[in-house]
Amino acid sequence: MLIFHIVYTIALTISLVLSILVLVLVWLFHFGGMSYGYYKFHRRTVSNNLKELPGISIIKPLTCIDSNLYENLKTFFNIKYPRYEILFCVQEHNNDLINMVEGLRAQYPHVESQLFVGSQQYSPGDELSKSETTDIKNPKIFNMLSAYEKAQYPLFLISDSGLMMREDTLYDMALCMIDDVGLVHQMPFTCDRKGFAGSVEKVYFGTQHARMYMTINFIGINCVTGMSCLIRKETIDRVGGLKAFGNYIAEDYYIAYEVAKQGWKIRVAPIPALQNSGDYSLSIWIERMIRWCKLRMRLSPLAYIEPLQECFSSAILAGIVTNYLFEWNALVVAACHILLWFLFDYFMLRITQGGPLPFSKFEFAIAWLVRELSSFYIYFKAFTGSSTIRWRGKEYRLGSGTRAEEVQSSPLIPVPTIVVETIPTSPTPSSA
Ligand SMILES: CCCCCCCC/C=C\CCCCCCCC(=O)N[C@@H](CO)[C@H](O)/C=C/CCCCCCCCCCCCC
Ligand SMILES: O=c1ccn([C@@H]2O[C@H](COP(=O)(O)OP(=O)(O)O[C@H]3OC[C@@H](O)[C@H](O)[C@H]3O)[C@@H](O)[C@H]2O)c(=O)[nH]1
Repeated sequence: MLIFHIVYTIALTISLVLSILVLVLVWLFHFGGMSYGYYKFHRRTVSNNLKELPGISIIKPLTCIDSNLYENLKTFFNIKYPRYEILFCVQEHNNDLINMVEGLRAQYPHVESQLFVGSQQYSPGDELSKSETTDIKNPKIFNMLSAYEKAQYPLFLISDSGLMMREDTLYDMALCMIDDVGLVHQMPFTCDRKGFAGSVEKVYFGTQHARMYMTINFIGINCVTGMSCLIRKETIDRVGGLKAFGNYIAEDYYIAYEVAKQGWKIRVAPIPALQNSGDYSLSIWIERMIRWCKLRMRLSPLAYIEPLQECFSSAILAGIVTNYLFEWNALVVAACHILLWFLFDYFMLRITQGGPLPFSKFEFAIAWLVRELSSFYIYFKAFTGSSTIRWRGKEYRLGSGTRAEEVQSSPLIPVPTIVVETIPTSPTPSSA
């Protein structure tokens, strides 16, 4: 009986201490994320040496057309930056996509650009199947290989297809690339898009995601999403190019890891990445979040306790702990916790947006509630689901560290790369 009492007391004490630690941490995440976001986002870096900025090769991996792609790609031709090239990578032969890119390139002949059509499904008997690139498992890396090899500038930007770019963003990112910095990344966020799904996505990327992304980056832990990353080319050349990261689906994590390992600093850009894909809905967002969560589970065991840093789970914890310690009413404490959290999230979103929100406070409240509740479904599906993920129509089995194997389909086989090049007909306009 005495033993039982001792064990019970020890277990209770440990649970209490851990619960208090979690509660302290979640509120520190709020303060950390909000302060760092406030300090970082939408702040102009002033510099007069625009002409001295290094040239940048922008790599755009593309797979298919969505209803906003044309407008999104167009924004890359209107960037104000003295020297840059755009390297379009079309994964599989897709005439409509190739024509779209070609049309844009013809419209902006003064912007340096190239088009690569570099990968195709495996065809048995193809002589090229013995190529050294057949062991590349990450399709995004595979898609970018030829462009990377042709990139002519000392910095390159990996920029996902769903992004639109403001005229001054590249300039702002380049200004962050000071002497000891090796990688500048944009925190994923969204454009103002119509409909409730657009609001939920904005609320997610601007609240819970922004809070954790900014806090983790503030404390210097590797947390880089590869959606929009400006990288010193020499750091990747040193390990043999992008193909060095081809075995992992979370190539972004490993690229940042490598840059940091070489002693370079990593910086968050002042403007968050503006995702503006035309294909968006609640189910697409949930599927993507489950995929990301599966990646994080294979990158860090801490991903398994992520549910604890959600509003409702920590509210329950706060209610139980304060009721046990001070006999406070658990429901009242939990309600206050939720209300305060909701207000903090609203301010975090305003900071990330850098201005007024495109929806009413009422819509924010509903989108926030949907996001909070769906997070448990996302964790549940990721934790209990299979080790496979679906990405752009293909299935991959994830091993440890997100090492990938494509399921039930052939490995990516290169076809002779088609390169279409434009030599600028007039000097690139300077934005000075
Ligand atoms: C009180 C509870 C403590 C909870 C600890 C929570 C750990 C949280 C882990 C991750 C949440 C951050 C999410 C940031 C967004 C990442 C988006 C993403 O999944 N991107 C992937 C696809 O592009 C990408 O491959 C992954 C990139 C980064 C993964 C980072 C994993 C390591 C995280 C370690 C966190 C330590 C936090 C310690 C806090 C004290
Ligand atoms: O088969 C593919 C899949 C994707 N891609 C490209 O990779 C980029 C990102 O793809 P999506 O938008 O589908 O996916 P996500 O936004 O979820 O990607 C994110 O998660 C996985 C990481 O590896 C990526 O770096 C990150 O951006 C796009 O530009 C897409 O065109 C390919 O080139 N081939």
